[in-house]
Amino acid sequence: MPEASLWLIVPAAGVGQRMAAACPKQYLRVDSEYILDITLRRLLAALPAAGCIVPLSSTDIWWPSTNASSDGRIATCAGGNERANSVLNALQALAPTAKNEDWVLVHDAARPCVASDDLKRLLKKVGAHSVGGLLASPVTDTLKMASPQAPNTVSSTIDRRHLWRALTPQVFRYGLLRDALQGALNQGVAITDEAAAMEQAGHRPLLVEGRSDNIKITVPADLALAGFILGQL
Ligand SMILES: Nc1ccn([C@@H]2O[C@H](COP(=O)(O)OP(=O)(O)OP(=O)(O)O)[C@@H](O)[C@H]2O)c(=O)n1
Ligand SMILES: C[C@](O)(CO)[C@H](O)COP(=O)(O)O
Repeated sequence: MPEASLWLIVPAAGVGQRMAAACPKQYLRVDSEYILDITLRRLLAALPAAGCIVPLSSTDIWWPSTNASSDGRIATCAGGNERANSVLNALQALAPTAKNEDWVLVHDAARPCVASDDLKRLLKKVGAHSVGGLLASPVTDTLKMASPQAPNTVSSTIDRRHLWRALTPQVFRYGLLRDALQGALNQGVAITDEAAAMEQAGHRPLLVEGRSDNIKITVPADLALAGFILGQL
């Protein structure tokens, strides 16, 4: 792995429960290519000098059959029970080489449609920011809140004027991110993205508007949509 001041962490240790496929969703194919290979290929095409580490599940039997597994720039490490654990494992695996001031870019394996222009704009904007930030997309739908007692009944409409959908990549300094994630996990705080850990540590990450078609492949309908989007990029 290269000595990098920019590290890519691509968490790929999930099981894809909501996809309910025969294999973890990162190993489903779009146009005959593993989703994980598409994501890594697109990231490294845009950021060829970055170091890259991919957290994998202990039950992963597909990695050796990927193209990425023969790319010398890419290392792997053990994933964890939750996404946050997988990312923290990757940060700890980078410890011997990474410096506290290095940038770490975390991007879901399940988001193959990320645009190179978004990657470059994100890095340019966070490079001038004290904390770092994330790609995000302003909410465009009206949002309804349901009550726990009546999950399919509207209890209120949420003011969406200041709401964003968090995407990935999310980019933070190595030392700050490692300490924030470790702290949040030690406190038992439920963390679903890196920015939440940084917020829990008192930081205010930068929101950088990204393309709304940078979708996370999550449920079956997302697969055909991802294929269409990739065909347009
Ligand atoms: N313990 C985990 C859980 C998730 N991920 C990764 O984090 C990304 C976003 O997570 P998500 O979309 O939730 O993937 P899954 O957890 O696999 O999906 P599900 O919740 O439907 O099981 C995915 O690339 C997934 O592989 C991970 O590395 N380690
Ligand atoms: C990191 C993320 O993709 C930002 O929206 C999202 O939080 C992942 O959540 P998931 O439940 O692990 O898919």
